[in-house]
Amino acid sequence: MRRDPGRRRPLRQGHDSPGSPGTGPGRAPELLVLVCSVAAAAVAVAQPLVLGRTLDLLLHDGAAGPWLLASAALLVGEIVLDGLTALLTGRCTADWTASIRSRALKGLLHAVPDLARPHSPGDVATRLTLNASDAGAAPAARAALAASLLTPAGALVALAVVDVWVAVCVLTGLPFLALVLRAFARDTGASVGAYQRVQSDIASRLLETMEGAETIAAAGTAARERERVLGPLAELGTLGTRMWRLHGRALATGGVLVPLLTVAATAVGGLRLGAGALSVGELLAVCRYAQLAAGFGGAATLVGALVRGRRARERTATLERLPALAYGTRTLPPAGPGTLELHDVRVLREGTEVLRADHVVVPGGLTAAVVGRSGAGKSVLAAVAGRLIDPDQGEVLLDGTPLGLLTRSCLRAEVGFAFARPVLGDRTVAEAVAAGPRTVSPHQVRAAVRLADAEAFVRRLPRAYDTRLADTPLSGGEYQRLGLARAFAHAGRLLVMDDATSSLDTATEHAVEQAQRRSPRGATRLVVAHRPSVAARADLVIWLDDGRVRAVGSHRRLWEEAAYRAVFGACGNGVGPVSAEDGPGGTRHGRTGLPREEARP
Ligand SMILES: Nc1ncnc2c1ncn2[C@@H]1O[C@H](COP(=O)(O)OP(=O)(O)OP(=O)(O)O)[C@@H](O)[C@H]1O
Repeated sequence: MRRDPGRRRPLRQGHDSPGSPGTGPGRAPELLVLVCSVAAAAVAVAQPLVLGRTLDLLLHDGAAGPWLLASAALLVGEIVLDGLTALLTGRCTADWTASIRSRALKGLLHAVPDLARPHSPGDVATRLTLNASDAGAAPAARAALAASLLTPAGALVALAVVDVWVAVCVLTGLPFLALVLRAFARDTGASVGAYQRVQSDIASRLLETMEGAETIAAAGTAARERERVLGPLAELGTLGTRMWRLHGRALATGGVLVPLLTVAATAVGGLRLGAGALSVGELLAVCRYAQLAAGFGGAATLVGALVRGRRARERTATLERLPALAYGTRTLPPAGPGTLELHDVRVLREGTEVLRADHVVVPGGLTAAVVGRSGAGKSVLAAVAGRLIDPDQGEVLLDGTPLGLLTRSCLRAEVGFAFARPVLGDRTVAEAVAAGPRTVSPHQVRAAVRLADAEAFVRRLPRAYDTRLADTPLSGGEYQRLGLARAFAHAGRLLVMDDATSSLDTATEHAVEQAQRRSPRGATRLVVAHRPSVAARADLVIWLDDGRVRAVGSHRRLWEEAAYRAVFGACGNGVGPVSAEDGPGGTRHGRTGLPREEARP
């Protein structure tokens, strides 16, 4: 049965996902910073003029009272505006940081898991913490930089009003300062990008080390590991030194140019005073304006913050843009049996075909074991069957509907997953089992925990179902059983279990399976299995070999093939499937009259 490949849902960019938190806090916080900074700049520009006039009036016994008041008001205004600017800058930075972080996290969580995998946990942590806060600081820095450029411009205009010759003198020096700033922005950009990359590299190595702490301790490789984690530190140091050197060089150049300009302006002003063209107060104003016009240090720091923020934003945006799955608008008819079909399915990774399934059908309500050697493509098949990833070609149908046409909520409610290493979060046991696409009552939580054979150990926990998982050390098998309980609690018509019982002993695994079979909420099950006993109890087996579905059939029949037996390390002549476990699998096939078999030896 060929399907129209055009109906396959395309991937879409993560930042277009419905319900995304928008484009951030908008321009308002940045505008407020800009308005406040501009007002502070205006006050700074007005101050020398008013102070100069006040001084002149005081020197000549004029009525200086209102000017003194104006000077005091400007001083207070400057202090208030500076405080307000700092407050608004903090607010703007916090809002943007939170928004950037949340969008990056959303992009990451909605991404096709396979495509997000190249980002290691350390890399993601760096992007969501350091990079997000650097990126969040950029809008306020941009506003402050715009305002900080207004101050020299205003000062220059005021200078021209007071004395055009001093203005010309200052104007000749400004292009040099602009050139220094430009070179600083350009050179520092490359170093900042590399610095952030190395920071992320160190974080990745550190987290890998923490995850592998037991292996490292057992292998006695702590010293080597320490060297590996800190390896990029030398490069980080070099890049850091380079950035500080660039900053220092820019400030030093500005530090020479600014006093030179001020001295030159003062000298010209002095000459104009001698010529009677300027008063003493105007000379004071001219000197102050020359300093403001050459205001450089603040601008260099803001340029640095802006460059750092831009680079950091590129890094967080990478997470936002991770491709996500697009969902359809269809739902499944109620009470379908859960028949799963794979038609002409191909999955490619890095140009290599890692899964090829031409025609596989798992009839509703039955259990299919997926077996094959390590790397044969079992997890890829499980992911495709539950639409964690889309096949590059072909189609997967549940009760006749292509998975790609289903709404997200329908898909996640009808297809459940249980993994070898479930992630249950820092919740209580009850909350962890209840978390999922359906609303689950406490009664259903307990029923699911019983199904997963987890009730006995949950009852022994300090606060039973109310025990926080972070507060209690659980064994791998116990943790796995809680993952299973969660999957059972939310069971829809298809349950995909990818190595989900690998940490359980055989008896517990069997008990879980039996309990589930007795459960009134029957579902089709796709079970990635390594043990022959699981394959033997399954209704049918999907045998994968080197990324290809080699055969679909009963364990009993497949066991006749030496290559199949070799999957389980059994080299005998195929006298019987797996003696102790033989019964259930074999007889069940007889009862169901199963299903379409497809043997491709
Ligand atoms: N995202 C990916 N990028 C590149 N290769 C991948 C990716 N995902 C899977 N593969 C490759 O596909 C093949 C099948 O992987 P899969 O995880 O399905 O194997 P498996 O049968 O589940 O193995 P195991 O029993 O060891 O878990 C492997 O060779 C794996 O390297």
